[in-house]
Amino acid sequence: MNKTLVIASRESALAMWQARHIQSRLQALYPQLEVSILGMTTTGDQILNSPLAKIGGKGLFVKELEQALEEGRADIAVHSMKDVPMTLPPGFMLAATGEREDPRDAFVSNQHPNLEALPEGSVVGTSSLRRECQLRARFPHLKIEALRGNVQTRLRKLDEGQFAAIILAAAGLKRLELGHRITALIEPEQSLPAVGQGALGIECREGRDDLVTLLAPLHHAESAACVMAERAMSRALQGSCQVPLGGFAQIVDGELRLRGFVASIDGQRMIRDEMRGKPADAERLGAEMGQRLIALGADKILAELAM
Ligand SMILES: NCc1[nH]cc(CCC(=O)O)c1CC(=O)O
Repeated sequence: MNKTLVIASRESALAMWQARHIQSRLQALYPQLEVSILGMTTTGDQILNSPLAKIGGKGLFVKELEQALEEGRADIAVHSMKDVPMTLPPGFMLAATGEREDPRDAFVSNQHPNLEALPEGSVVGTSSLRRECQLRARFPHLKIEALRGNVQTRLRKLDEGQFAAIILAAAGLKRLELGHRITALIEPEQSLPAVGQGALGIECREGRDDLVTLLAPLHHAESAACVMAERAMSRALQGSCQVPLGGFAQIVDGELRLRGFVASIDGQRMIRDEMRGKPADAERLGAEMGQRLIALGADKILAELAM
């Protein structure tokens, strides 16, 4: 076994929390192993003034980390699965998927108890097309405005009064010990989470079966099956940040329940479906779900978005 292991991580507080979390779990499991963290800034962290959907999406947060793996400067990269593109570049693989944190979106406001209480014209901050279209569908009287930056930056913009409320992932807030800032949790029926939201993924170079073995105690099979189903669905839809799409799987009584939707940005048209199957069939189930959404008209919405 290697005597040292290097974790590549983005330098945002959330990414560093996640890397340290994996570091301390590995150190507890393998006291002989020296685990260090290589912090790095990604293109996605640098471009803060334009919406993610415009600048090219998820890959921007992982590319530099993959380069470090490629060049042997690091052994593993820890990611929020939400930020990992649906198809990894050739030569890379997921070594493990951690147990999922709360997958729900969180409503954060200093004045209002929940979305329902927001008066007409209130400005809600989010840069996620998925959150935006679901909000527009339920609350056409609200104004949605762009909100980017890391979790702390977003909270600061709320506190400065630029927004009546903002929507964030509950998982990020909880990990950063900012759970007390959550004003209300939004149930999946109201805001279906993003594919992979709340789950950590550990990436490595293909063929590093030694790392898969090393990381096996951190792998959570149920979370992995759920995230795999969601990702297969999104892949079938060629999902990215540019597409208003949600996917969320859970294991209920031993059965995998997958829900998904694709919507127009104004939230006027929303195509949704739900499937159940065996967790062992997660990937096939997800792919089938994607095809079903396409058959229900998602392809039309996707074609319009591409124009
Ligand atoms: N898009 C950035 C991002 N990537 C992962 C999380 C939250 C943590 C997670 O989902 O695991 C966030 C912040 C957010 O959406 O509020």
